[in-house]
Amino acid sequence: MAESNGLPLYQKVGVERPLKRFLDVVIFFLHVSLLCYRLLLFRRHGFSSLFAIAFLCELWFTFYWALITNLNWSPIHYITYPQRLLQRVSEVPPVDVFVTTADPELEPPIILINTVLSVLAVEYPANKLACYVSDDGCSSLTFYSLCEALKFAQIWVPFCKKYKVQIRAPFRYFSGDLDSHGSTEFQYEWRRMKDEYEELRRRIEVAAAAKNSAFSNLIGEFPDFANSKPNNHPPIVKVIWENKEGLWDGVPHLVYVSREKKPQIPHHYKAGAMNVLTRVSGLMTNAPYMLNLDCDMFVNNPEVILQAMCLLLDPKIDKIDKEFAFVQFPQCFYNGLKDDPAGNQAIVVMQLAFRGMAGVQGSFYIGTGCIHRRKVMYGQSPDEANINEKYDEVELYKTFGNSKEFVTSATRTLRSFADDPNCLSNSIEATNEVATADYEHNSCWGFKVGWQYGSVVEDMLTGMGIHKKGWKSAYITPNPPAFLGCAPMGGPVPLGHMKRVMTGLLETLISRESPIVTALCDKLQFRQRLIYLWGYLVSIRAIPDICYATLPAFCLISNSHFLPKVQEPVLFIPLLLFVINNLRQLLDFFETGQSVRAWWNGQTMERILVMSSSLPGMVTVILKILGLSETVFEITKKESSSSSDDKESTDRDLGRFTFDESPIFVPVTTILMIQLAALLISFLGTQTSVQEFGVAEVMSCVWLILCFWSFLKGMFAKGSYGLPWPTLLKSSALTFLFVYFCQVK
Ligand SMILES: O=c1ccn([C@@H]2O[C@H](COP(=O)(O)OP(=O)(O)O[C@H]3O[C@H](CO)[C@@H](O)[C@H](O)[C@H]3O)[C@@H](O)[C@H]2O)c(=O)[nH]1
Ligand SMILES: [Mn+2]
Repeated sequence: MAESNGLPLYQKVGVERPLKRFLDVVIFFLHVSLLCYRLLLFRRHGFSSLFAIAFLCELWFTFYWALITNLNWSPIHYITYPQRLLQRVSEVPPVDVFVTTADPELEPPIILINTVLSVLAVEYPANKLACYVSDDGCSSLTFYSLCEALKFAQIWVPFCKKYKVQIRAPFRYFSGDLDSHGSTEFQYEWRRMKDEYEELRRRIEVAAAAKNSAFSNLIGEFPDFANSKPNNHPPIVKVIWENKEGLWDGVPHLVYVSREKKPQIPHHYKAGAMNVLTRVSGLMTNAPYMLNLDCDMFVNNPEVILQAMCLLLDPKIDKIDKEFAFVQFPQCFYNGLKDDPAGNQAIVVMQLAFRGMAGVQGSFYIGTGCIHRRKVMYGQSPDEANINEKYDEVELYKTFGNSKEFVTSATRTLRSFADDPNCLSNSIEATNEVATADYEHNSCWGFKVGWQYGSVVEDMLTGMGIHKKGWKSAYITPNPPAFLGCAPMGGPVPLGHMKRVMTGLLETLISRESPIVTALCDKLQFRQRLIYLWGYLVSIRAIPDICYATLPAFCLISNSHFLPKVQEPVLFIPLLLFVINNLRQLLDFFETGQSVRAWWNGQTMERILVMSSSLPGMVTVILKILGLSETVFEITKKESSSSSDDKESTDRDLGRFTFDESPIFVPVTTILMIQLAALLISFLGTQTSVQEFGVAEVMSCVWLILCFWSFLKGMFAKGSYGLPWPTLLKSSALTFLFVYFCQVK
């Protein structure tokens, strides 16, 4: 099917980076030299706990650097040719798109419907597309918003296709100015469309303000939502729109799903929602591909699905390549501020690290902006013969649960049969069954099939499960970016978000699924295993980072040294390491088109994020192990700049760090105070004997203080820009303890 005209649909290109490889190796050798220096010291001066701690931290840094070097060693990227695919429109396979939302307060419905509208208008035959929305909030407001959005979609979709609109999420499209070069007809329609969108937005706002009482008049379907609580309600599956005639230029199907919830049955957060969507769509459209989006990730490049199909449909270009299990797009943001002051746009990771992974077994699955092969999600491995395989019925029911209809549809998927379009409304009864809270009881959902349970970063776990079967995955970064999401600003939200990620990573690292535990029985490639290790070990990076950050302060206060003194030539090792390491990072930022300022923000924020979030993450996991609490998926708040009149905010304050009373700010504040105290004590000369001044230690302290500048400002600022008293008090107390401990020694 895919190799018509003999022209390939994609090309795999190696990225040459000789300078970086060289620097990576140099840095590694400097790390090793530092370790040798420590060992020599041990031999010469005997054991000292200070040196032992320094040695252990440096051993960790060396190991972690080896992991990073492995990750960056052989990056590749893919060039895709969607035009070639376009010539065969009739052949493209169906795709089911899943959008998840969970809370109308934290995730305002206007954001969700913008995502949905951008999906419905995507450049792909409408009769091959279906959009399923999972609403874990079971919110009538969300449902109402979707119904209203559908009316708007009927004019929006044709408009986008007629005028080849690039950004098909209306709030972003209309935040730009009207192109005055367009025809008068276009200008007229543009204004009409903008007015209609504003009207839609207004209606949703009114409904949101009206809440329950007045709202019930607005919507005939309200009875379904009456008395239902987000965590306690029956399943609701509603076909909001069905493209009955199968028009290729119409509006694709739109289905609302709110799975059943019962307080006593765990619902497994997003992974649970995805599995319900998989089953419901399996009964309705059963497309062989599934695209998965968070509610705030709209389609920014209308060709995305075609782009992905270039990789999914063309396995034969490189005979060694197995079929890709999934195609991941990067996570990019539309509200990113200049120079990324909050350090959360992850541009370097997305553009460089993920290409590194692509050069091994394939990129991680990051939960959004990813197209999966359905049969892979049903547990198939790359070498399983599909078409003629006999499937044992009893096994199938054990695996997929007790729905006869679903087992039939799953068997067709496993055998790679194409499904005929059927009438969506006919399957409502069966879909309600598979959306019940106890459907998965005694089945393999969440373990052998579907999105994996057991971690709040279900995406890493699920992607790793797929790689462990021996599948490869692809990663493409089209221009313009495929999808754009909403980045949380600097402050409690991104830190809380990171804490959840750290918790999830640590959970997996110490679970039975850990890539170390399964090393002998899975098909992860060796280098890919190291890449996963790199990913999971972030969750405990805070321990060596924090230990090492307190060493210079400890030395200044207790008048000792852990780095070579100025007159010792070996000082060049840590010095060189410091300089080259930063240069190397700077190169990454330049390569991705960013400024020196962005580098500075990136490296300081990375430190702050890791140190703040992984300690609370570890505490959460320990509590889970002790059985004292369960880990919880805390939903990240999305900013709703949904008005089409919102211009890009240039407000400087947006980039400023904000604080609240959360204990998450304590670690970094404490480390900062410790550095300040150490400098003060060493300059005041309150130690008993100042023999040789520790220049390297002082420099380290100063560097750390510069890194935590936003916290230093926070110590003196007021309101949300200032660190609150309780945090300052807690950190001061810890600092006193530390200073006391240093002097006792
Ligand atoms: O019980 C839940 C909780 C969350 N979600 C949805 O999950 C998505 C992601 O939640 P968000 O709070 O935005 O988390 P992020 O950290 O921004 O998400 C990243 O990290 C998650 C876990 O690693 C992945 O699942 C996401 O896809 C990935 O974008 C959102 O659409 C939510 O509506 C649900 O459907 N049900
Ligand atoms: Mn998100």
